[in-house]
Amino acid sequence: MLAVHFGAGNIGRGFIGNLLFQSGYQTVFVDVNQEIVDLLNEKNQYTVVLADKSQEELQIRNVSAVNSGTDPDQVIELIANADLVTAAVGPNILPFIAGSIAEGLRKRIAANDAPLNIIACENMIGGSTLLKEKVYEKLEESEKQLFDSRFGFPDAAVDRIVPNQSNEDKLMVKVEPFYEWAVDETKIIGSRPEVEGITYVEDLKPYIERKLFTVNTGHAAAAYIGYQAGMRTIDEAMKIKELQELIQQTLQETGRMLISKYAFEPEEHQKYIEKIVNRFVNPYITDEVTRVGRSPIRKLGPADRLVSPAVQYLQLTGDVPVSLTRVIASAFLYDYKEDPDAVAIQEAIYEKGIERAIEQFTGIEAGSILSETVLDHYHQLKSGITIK
Ligand SMILES: NC(=O)c1ccc[n+]([C@@H]2O[C@H](COP(=O)([O-])OP(=O)(O)OC[C@H]3O[C@@H](n4cnc5c(N)ncnc54)[C@H](O)[C@@H]3O)[C@@H](O)[C@H]2O)c1
Ligand SMILES: O=P(O)(O)OC[C@@H](O)[C@@H](O)[C@H](O)[C@H](O)CO
Repeated sequence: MLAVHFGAGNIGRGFIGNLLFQSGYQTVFVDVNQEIVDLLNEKNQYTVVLADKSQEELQIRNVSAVNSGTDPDQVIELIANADLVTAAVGPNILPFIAGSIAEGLRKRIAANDAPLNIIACENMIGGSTLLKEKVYEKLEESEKQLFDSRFGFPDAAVDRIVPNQSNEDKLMVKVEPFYEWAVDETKIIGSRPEVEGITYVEDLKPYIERKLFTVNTGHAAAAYIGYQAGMRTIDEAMKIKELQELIQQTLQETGRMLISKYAFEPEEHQKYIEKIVNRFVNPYITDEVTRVGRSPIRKLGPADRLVSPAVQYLQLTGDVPVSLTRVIASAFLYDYKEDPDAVAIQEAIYEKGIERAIEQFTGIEAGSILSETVLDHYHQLKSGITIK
């Protein structure tokens, strides 16, 4: 069985590649990083290390790689022959891989009538749906019906913390032992890809919202508030008692919203929160706040981990979310110079003021109660009232 996976980065090698190997696939990674591509082709294997007391090492074999920048034809050929296509490149990169996927699917249609599923494993709602839209932008109107009957783009929720790596062995990836991969089975075409670790679900929405608005909301809170307090890593940030409390309060807010929306069992959800907070304090993982806080424009978007739960909380409960708005404000203070999104936000604040910047990046209307609350937090945090 051949799997083609776009993005041989942290989650690609540390999670998807790991499960694909365990499920019997031969995996070809598609990436633009020539060094990683060369190493994968030289070794045809790499090591995944579990970040816990055991430090257990898993050998991931049957892997190779292609550089889509220099060898696009090979990528097209691979897609034409694949049994499964997956991606973990980041939401903003999905449009750039759509062209070769469209070409590959075209070539496949000409050669055989086997169905294929393409699963984007990004931290967003509707990642595969977005990829499908971008692929379909490359098609003629007349091709779409046949593509619909042959190719599935099931959305997914993936969860495993894989920090940036600094190992001497450039292919080695240190990962937390925990993982979860839920896939929308209603959008599968043909038979379900048999991958150990995938849970097929009929309704993905509760899974992806629970994951994004708990794991990623809590993570973003630790990153932005931690950055403001001068912390370098998430586990360092988590040592600040007030920050732990703020995360708890933030996750109580997202929890109240999720419980009310999806009728989750409150005790079960509280256990879920506790488990996640424990994952953030894992002493075997060094996860930089700048990785977790990366791309703040994306993270401040209306459908993402901060603004969407805040807006839904207000709509569902009628109360203003005090902690979520504080975390949103802290994202507007994230001024890490190496992050182009952070720089652009700071420039927008400088040019048009914080109130207009909030509206621009979050879609929260200036003058609304949410905007005013974020604004209050912003001024407090800026004047030095931090949690440290
Ligand atoms: N790291 C995590 O803990 C984690 C967990 C769950 C989900 N995710 C999601 O997975 C995605 C990837 O995150 P990551 O942490 O692995 O990032 P990463 O930067 O480590 O990996 C991304 C990879 O994509 C490659 N890439 C960039 N442009 C490309 C292109 N045009 N074609 C092919 N490959 C390209 C990069 O070279 C890199 O190897 C993101 O959407 C992220 O939100 C990450
Ligand atoms: O990947 P991002 O930038 O959307 O979010 C950063 C982290 O919160 C994220 O990568 C987590 O580590 C991951 O989602 C855990 O499953």
